[in-house]
Amino acid sequence: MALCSIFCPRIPVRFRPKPISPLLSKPLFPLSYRVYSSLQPTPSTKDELGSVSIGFLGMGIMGSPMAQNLLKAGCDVTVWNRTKSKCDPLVGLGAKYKSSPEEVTATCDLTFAMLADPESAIDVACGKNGAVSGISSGKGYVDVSTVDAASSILISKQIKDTGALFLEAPVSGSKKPAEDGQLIFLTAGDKLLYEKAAPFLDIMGKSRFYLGDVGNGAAMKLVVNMIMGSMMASFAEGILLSQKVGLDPNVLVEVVSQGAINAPMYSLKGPSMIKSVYPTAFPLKHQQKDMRLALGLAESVSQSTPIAAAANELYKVAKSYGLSDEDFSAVIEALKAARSQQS
Ligand SMILES: NC(=O)C1=CN([C@@H]2O[C@H](COP(=O)(O)OP(=O)(O)OC[C@H]3O[C@@H](n4cnc5c(N)ncnc54)[C@H](OP(=O)(O)O)[C@@H]3O)[C@@H](O)[C@H]2O)C=CC1
Ligand SMILES: O=CC(=O)O
Repeated sequence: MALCSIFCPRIPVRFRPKPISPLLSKPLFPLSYRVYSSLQPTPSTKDELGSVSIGFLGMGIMGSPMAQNLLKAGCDVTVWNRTKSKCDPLVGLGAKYKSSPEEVTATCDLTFAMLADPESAIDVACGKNGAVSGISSGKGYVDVSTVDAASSILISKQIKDTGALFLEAPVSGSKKPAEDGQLIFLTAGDKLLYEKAAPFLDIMGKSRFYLGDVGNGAAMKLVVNMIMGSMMASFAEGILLSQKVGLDPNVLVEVVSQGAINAPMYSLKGPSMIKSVYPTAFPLKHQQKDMRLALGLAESVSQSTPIAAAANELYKVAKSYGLSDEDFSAVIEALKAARSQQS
């Protein structure tokens, strides 16, 4: 396959017909492109989409449904994951498998990476047999993991030193939005790659923002998740306080859902929090990672963030209780433990 295919798609092109996902509730080729995208992106037809070989690194809670949506839309997808068995369902749906990030970027035109944290994102990109070793001029690397700006800049530099293009594109939206192709991409980096990647971002998401230089997407994502983490901690306090004064917390959730402070997160997670069950959509360890990174961002510009700092402590306590892999709504357990110590 010509290495330059994401920049000059051939017509007619290789395309393996696949069923269109019933999950995709929106047209694959919206007539008007979204935020900051006034240019007609290429590839722009279904055949052209199939002509670009897509790599996907990281088959976790988010990466797996994102790669699935690409596959179901007819894209040519090659997957890799540290734990190989997590690639099996994707291979069952028609994905190819390669045994290292290096092999993925060597064989694919455009590679997405969805890794846990800065350490894994750097290792998969820049480590031994990493993405940097296989990538070259004419290709693109889109890191959709949530990391800090410094890590993203480091990865960007190494990718760009090879002549390839780099885009950071962390996502807002959790497991269900990933499954439904409803993510929000917060992108920054090479504008040309943003334009070329747009049709694929639009398969996986409902909107995209282009924010300029690498680091801005990471920073936006951390600010959003800092707010989310504080909201969840405050909501947990409210549920427990309502119970303690004899109110029905289910009624609290209903009242909140009808007022100005309504957020989908409260109605979605409140009922299960009241039952003390935390089915994992966004792992608590990742929320605490994001609080930590957001506090680092605030520190770097001497911005005071006392609410987020207090919430972060709560997530740290929850982690120390073994709740890292539960949903981040399990942060309420840290408050319950504090309550039982007081009484
Ligand atoms: N879940 C959510 O709701 C959302 C998550 N995010 C962000 O997306 C990213 C992924 O989240 P999510 O899918 O939930 O996380 P998961 O924990 O489910 O998946 C993490 C992925 O990273 C891989 N990984 C971890 N450590 C390493 C390592 N040292 N080397 C190579 N691979 C590694 C895992 O591989 P393995 O399978 O082998 O462990 C797995 O593929 C995180 O940055 C998170 O903050 C963003 C928005 C929403
Ligand atoms: O990062 C988590 C999310 O829900 O967004």
